Amino acid sequence: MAATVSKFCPTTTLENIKESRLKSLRNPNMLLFSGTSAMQYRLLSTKESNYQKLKAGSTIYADSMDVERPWKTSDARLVLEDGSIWRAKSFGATGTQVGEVVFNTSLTGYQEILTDPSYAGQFVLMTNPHIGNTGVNPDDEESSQCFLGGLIIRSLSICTSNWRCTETLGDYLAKRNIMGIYDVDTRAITRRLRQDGSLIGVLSTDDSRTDEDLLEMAKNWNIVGVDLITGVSCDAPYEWSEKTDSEWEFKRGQHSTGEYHVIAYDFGIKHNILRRLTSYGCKITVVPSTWPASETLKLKPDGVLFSNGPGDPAAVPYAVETVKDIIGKVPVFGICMGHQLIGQALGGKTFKMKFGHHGGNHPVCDLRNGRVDISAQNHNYAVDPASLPEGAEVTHINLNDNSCAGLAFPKLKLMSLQYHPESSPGPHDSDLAFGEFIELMKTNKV
Ligand SMILES: NC(=O)CC[C@H](N)C(=O)O
Repeated sequence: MAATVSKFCPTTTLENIKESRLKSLRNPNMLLFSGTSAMQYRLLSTKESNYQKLKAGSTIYADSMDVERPWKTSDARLVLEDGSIWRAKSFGATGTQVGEVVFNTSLTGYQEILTDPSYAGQFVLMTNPHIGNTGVNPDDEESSQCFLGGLIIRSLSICTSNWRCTETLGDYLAKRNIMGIYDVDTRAITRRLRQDGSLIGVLSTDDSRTDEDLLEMAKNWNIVGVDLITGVSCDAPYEWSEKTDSEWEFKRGQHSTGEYHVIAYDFGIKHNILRRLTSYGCKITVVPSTWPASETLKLKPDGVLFSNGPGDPAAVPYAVETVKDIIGKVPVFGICMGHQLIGQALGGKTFKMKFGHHGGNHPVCDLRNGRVDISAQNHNYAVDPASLPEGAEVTHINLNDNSCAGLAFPKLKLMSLQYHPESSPGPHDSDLAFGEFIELMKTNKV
């Protein structure tokens, strides 16, 4: 729901706004407050600069549930396969949905997380308790759709305050038919997932379904061994030429354009991988996951990128075969799912981790030089280094659990990372990896 700011109205102190005041949501003061419980509103900021930005006539966005929401009662259940039942309040879409629950520790970037196709089949639980405060905007999409199963959060911001915001999170999810729940103990669920590992769950707003019915549904569903890539990949090849927006480019003036032709396999590719490669001087052709290796090689690319993607890497043997047919013939770079496919193409094996890595605060060490980056990660599977053949080198490890975070096979001009050098969301430490791929293509060219 959009409202127009009618006048500049600074307020320095205010407690317990009366209901009548709440109803006049068009009051710009709302931008400065966050709901804590029924009838209790806390002043978030008294800084002049915050309301100075509000000019008469600017549009603010308030959640369509804004007035009723503090009084809303639980209308949703999350039933986990371990038999636990979590009552919550729904937002976004309603219905019944099954998925694997994973927790994400990122402090920012919920929109990029929602549009990361690698979350297909999963419910993302955000450990950051306050979500929705910046709304959503057209520029932060990582793909054309939300492929995840649902969103689980502690507190849904009662209003939005961001200069790029065009819609509230609730309205955005409702339009995309994605279920969300809030007012649920996300810390308790996270502790359970850390202790017992990722769990299958069912989200439902349907009162006619019994708890037993939903539990049965959770127990009978499985994500292991399922090919989820086919459902998220593009249908036909296309060219990509958009760079990182100059406003966000943190390495200005370093890159030239169009020097290297890269074929990017779309296993669920994030737009910022394509933007970073373009900013580094690549001309990109994105191809579907089933695109034959022979067609790729016919195009004589300077390099091939195997992208991130959802689900079990051992469930897509056709993609492993494609990678096998390409490596050694042209420089390749694998990211996340791409890294896991490369590991298998080399003869290695992947395994399912207890609860995976999802967040923007994972330390990784580059074993070649001791450099430590804080990285953005999103994966549930990993490559078992012991299964790799001679010649394959573990270049990076995750310092939280020493799992394999990067591979190289110099003879095959191959490099891969288990995490996301494009971040989005997350720190930019690992952006250098794109430069490394450029070097790999450069040395192959001369
Ligand atoms: N982001 C990704 O590419 C994830 C890869 C794979 N689906 C995993 O969970 O490990």
